[in-house]
Amino acid sequence: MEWSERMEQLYALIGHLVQLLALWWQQLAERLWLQREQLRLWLEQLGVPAEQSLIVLYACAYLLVTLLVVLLVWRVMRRRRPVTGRPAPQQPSIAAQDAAAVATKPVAGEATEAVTRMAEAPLSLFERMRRGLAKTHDALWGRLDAVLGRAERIDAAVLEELEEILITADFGVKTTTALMTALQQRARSAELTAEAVRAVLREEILALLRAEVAPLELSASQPFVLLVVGVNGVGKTTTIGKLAQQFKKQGRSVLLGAGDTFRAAAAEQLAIWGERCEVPVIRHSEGADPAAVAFDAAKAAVARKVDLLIVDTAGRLHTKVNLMEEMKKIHRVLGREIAGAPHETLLVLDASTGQNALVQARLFQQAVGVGGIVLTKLDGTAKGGVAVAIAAELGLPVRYIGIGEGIDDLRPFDAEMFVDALFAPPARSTSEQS
Ligand SMILES: Nc1nc2c(ncn2[C@@H]2O[C@H](COP(=O)(O)OP(=O)(O)OP(=O)(O)O)[C@@H](O)[C@H]2O)c(=O)[nH]1
Repeated sequence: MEWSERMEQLYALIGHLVQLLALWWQQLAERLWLQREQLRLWLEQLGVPAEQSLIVLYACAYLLVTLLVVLLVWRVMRRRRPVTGRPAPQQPSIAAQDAAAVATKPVAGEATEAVTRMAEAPLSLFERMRRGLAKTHDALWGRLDAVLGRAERIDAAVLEELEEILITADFGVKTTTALMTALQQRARSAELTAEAVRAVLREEILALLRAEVAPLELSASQPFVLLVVGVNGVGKTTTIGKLAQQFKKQGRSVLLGAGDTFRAAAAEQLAIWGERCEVPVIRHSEGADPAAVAFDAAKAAVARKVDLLIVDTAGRLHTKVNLMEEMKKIHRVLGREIAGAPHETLLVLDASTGQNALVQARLFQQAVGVGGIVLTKLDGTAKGGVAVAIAAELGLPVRYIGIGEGIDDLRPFDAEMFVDALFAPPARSTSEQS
């Protein structure tokens, strides 16, 4: 093709584009004019004289634009201003805080063991955990610090106050009694100082959390079947989505079974999570037999040779016998299709329900057998001590904790990091450190 022909085509193309823009501008102008006339009519109906309505209209438009510009400038200025104060009490989502956490410098010269670990551990992970547990931390460390700080010596009255703090942070009566016994034993052998109290509590809580925890062995079966149970609204579906994402990231193939056919839109919610993590979901219509979903999901998992099948279940109220019977049926169906399935029944508990979570755990354990716990919503509660109560009183491993609603806000439970996050002194602001 000749050079001149090409130029001609280019001019023609530009001509079309200009025409298109002109047309578009004309349409826009017509629409604006129409809107203006409608507003004028409306103003007239409100009693504004016809000759003044245009002036009022332009004045309103001027005010609106000024307001928008002021808002825009204010937002830009706010973003540019360096952060010097303490973080606001309403924390942003844990995922959003990640980047900030990476940039945070470790506190210099702090002598406590917790801070040493804080420097050693990958900071962003610890920071996420610390921020997620901020409320429980304040209920425990904050109050402990206040009591120990003002006490001249640790006597019976101070121990009584400590006991109350542990109960309030939902460690449960049994666990609190065990912790108090440990403190009293230490008091008999040596003088109990504030530092010793913190050290004893830290050691004892860690020992309770570490007992009986065996890691989840996905390679034990292919497919490995995880059944997720729990009462309404504790975060089962969300947890399944987060788990699917984590296992996907580890390179495992995952399939989800939407066994919650009871709650309207539960399967839809799971399907959305499936789309987000690019994981297929086996679902039936609402009200279908959950055991039938489990059957189809198990068949599909075997046929597709996936590594992991996660089956959701309806939020069962542990008091409803027929729902528990339904759960047993799901167990039977899965076991028939895949040897040993479900290989793990994960019970999801909402940490903010405190001791009620412990009651649920007991009932589910009796009814369907529970292999491990996922403790959700730790970010929004001061009742995180319930994690210790569950481990100590039921001997059930807390496998994961939920510290936010984001897809990455589910953490494999690390007892040491958890305890450090509870006992670490509050992070100091930039201004305080300098
Ligand atoms: N803050 C916070 N919210 C969470 C966490 N986990 C779940 N949620 C929220 O809890 C609410 C309930 O979660 P779902 O996953 O729908 O709970 P569910 O157990 O499946 O509910 P049912 O299907 O009714 O039984 C949702 O708004 C979740 O975003 C968490 O770790 N932290």
